[in-house]
Amino acid sequence: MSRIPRVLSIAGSDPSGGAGIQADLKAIAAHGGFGMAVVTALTAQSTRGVVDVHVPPLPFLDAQLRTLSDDVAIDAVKLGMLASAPVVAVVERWLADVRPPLVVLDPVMVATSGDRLLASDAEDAIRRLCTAADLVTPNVPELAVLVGEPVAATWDAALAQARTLHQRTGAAVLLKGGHLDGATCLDAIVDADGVHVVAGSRLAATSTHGTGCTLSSTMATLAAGGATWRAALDVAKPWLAAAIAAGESLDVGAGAGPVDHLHALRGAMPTTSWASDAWARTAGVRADVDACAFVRSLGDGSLEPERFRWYLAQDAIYLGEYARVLARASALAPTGDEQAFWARSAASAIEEEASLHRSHVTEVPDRAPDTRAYVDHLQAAAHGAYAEVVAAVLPCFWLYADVGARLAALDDAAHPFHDWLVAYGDAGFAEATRQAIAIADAAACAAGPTLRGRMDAAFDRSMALELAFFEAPVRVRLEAAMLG
Ligand SMILES: Nc1ncnc2c1ncn2[C@@H]1O[C@H](COP(=O)(O)OP(=O)(O)OP(=O)(O)O)[C@@H](O)[C@H]1O
Ligand SMILES: Cc1ncc(CO)c(N)n1
Repeated sequence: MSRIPRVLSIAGSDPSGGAGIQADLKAIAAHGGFGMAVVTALTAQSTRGVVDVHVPPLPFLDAQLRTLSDDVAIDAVKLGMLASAPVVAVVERWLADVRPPLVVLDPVMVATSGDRLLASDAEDAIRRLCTAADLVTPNVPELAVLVGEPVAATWDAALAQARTLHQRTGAAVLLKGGHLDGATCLDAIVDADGVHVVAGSRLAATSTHGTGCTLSSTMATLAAGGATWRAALDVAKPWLAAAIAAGESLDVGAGAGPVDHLHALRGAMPTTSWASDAWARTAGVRADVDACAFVRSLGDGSLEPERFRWYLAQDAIYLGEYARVLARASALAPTGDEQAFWARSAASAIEEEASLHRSHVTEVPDRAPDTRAYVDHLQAAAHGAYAEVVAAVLPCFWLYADVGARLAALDDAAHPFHDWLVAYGDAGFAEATRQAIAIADAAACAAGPTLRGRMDAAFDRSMALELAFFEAPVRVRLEAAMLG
């Protein structure tokens, strides 16, 4: 007798891996379940949208379902993209025959990209299918279709529609607030016991492809493990928020990217990459950087201009010294390619990045303590071996490219810090960061355990000093002399 929940996803395939059965299998595994999948439809899809849909012959869907349930005891079923009324009918008949103990219905109608995933004449069939589900997980537009009312513009209006859906179908409803506006992003369970709201921050993130699929299969797995819908949502909602935040670093596709379903396991995975280990080890520091007042207010434009100028003045001092350390990496590099890479990076630190400062900074101030500490650390590393120098400068690439990619989503031509956001959200900077990571990994491969330990320490200290550098402009008392 296994206590590992056996969870079946009956859904469409998304080759990009962010939504559909691919997302479901990852989310089920991430929550300790054993995932299985029956494919209703194949989509030609990427993070940019859905290009085509192919629905295999219905007898084949029926064969997939019955072959599986003749053999395997299923603890929970999650229903996703069902494509058409005839597909719904096959699934409905199978549910009536097999009667799985838990059924979660994600009434997928339209993809994140806006493409239709359900024929318009199949809406009645989905409404009927709700009565066979234990939990239905509509987003706000899907809920409107299910209750036959206009799309709710407020949370309260959506809650009223969720109550209607629960009363009409008997199913518990997980109302998802992703499509509403506001600084918070609410979800709620609406059932016979009333309303249970789970709040979270609305993340300024582009990695939201497949969040609905991921949430519904997570709910099915947690419930199959014994949780109530309320307890399951209490766990699933913050887990999904962390998966969205971690998804920003995945670098999958140019559209709405996927969440990182396995984010919570990254630190425990075997890897052969020194850089991946270093990155995972410093996840806490990175979360603090994202959450710090300076980065948040830089993103939403509310940062006081004097504090931005103070930061840039300190950064100009930092960049001048950082460029010398990059030049040291160039001097020590074992190959011509690496020598050229660091020399180019040194030149661009001096020229391109300093030009940002010329446009904002009028006076050269004193070194602040956090600037001094970071520069001292880099200079000390510059006396060490090549691998140590590389490890010490890597956070300056990686953390800025990472934060920059997230902040770029908030940018427009009128943003008060537009030129800064453009510089660090730039594809060329992301490419340079990839090269620096690859060089660090190669250097770590060639290093013995002692030098690797020094690389770890150099990287971790640079990450901690990056955080302090980001916190300093908001903490500092601005003196008239510093304002420039
Ligand atoms: N920007 C965001 N920040 C935090 N959570 C979010 C954000 N966008 C969506 N979510 C969460 O993701 C889940 C899915 O919500 P949403 O309302 O977007 O469903 P959906 O439209 O079915 O998803 P999908 O994008 O996969 O089609 C909910 O838990 C919601 O709260
Ligand atoms: C296959 C599939 N199912 C569901 C969604 C909804 O996000 C999607 N984009 N693709």
